[in-house]
Amino acid sequence: MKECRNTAIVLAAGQGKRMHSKIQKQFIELGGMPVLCYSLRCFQESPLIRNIILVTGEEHIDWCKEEIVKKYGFTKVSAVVSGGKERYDSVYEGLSVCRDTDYVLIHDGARPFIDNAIIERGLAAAAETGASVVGMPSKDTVKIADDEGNVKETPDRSNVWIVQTPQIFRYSLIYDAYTSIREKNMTGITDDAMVAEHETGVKIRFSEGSYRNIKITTPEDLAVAEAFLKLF
Ligand SMILES: Nc1ccn([C@@H]2O[C@H](COP(=O)(O)OP(=O)(O)OP(=O)(O)O)[C@@H](O)[C@H]2O)c(=O)n1
Ligand SMILES: C[C@](O)(CO)[C@H](O)COP(=O)(O)O
Repeated sequence: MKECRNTAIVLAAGQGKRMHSKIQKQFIELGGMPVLCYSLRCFQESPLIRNIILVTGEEHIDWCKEEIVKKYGFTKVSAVVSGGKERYDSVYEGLSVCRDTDYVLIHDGARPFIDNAIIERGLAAAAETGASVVGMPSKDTVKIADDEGNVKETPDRSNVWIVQTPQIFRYSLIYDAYTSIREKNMTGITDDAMVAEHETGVKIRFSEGSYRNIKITTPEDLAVAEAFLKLF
């Protein structure tokens, strides 16, 4: 069997402004352990992942090494590195310390309900073209607004996906794309697929995530997460 050389980059360097909490949302306790531990546990237990790079704020590096990595026995964590101002800066820091990686899975530490089936499907999709994003078909009708706040158009819902993480790429493809986009000082980059869309001609495959794979963003998401823990 071929040696597994896939790296997960778990992002935990955000400020969580929309959560309005004293501690960053990725460190808030959920069902007895910090939110961040759920995705780390999933990658730790997945046979498809060789190592994990944890990206966090400079001021949290030592705390994460002691209170997250050591305390919970996440032996696959090969580096804990400092992130940057924006999400894409943090991703670049993680990509910069990957070594001998085939596929990289970029995941929000604020999405606790990733599971191994999502990883399996995402990697299988990425193997087809070199790139995949996890997402789910939109349950709502989506409208595009004009600059005055009026409805401009309504895309056909059957083509609308709500995008999640992990977003999975052949390592060299996404590293080169990030290196190239950073030279252009672009703003408004909210996910990794956008970087690949701008900088490469790769076809990015959609892969089914789950409606449970939510991002903890605002306080009500924590209530939903607590409910999921009780129900599933
Ligand atoms: N500079 C940043 C910004 C975000 N993230 C991470 O990227 C994920 C998704 O981002 P988001 O939900 O936007 O987190 P925050 O930026 O922390 O939230 P907010 O926009 O409300 O401040 C989170 O796991 C967050 O920790 C990061 O590592 N570095
Ligand atoms: C990457 C992402 O989680 C996909 O939904 C999302 O785009 C992150 O965006 P945010 O603005 O940082 O919440």
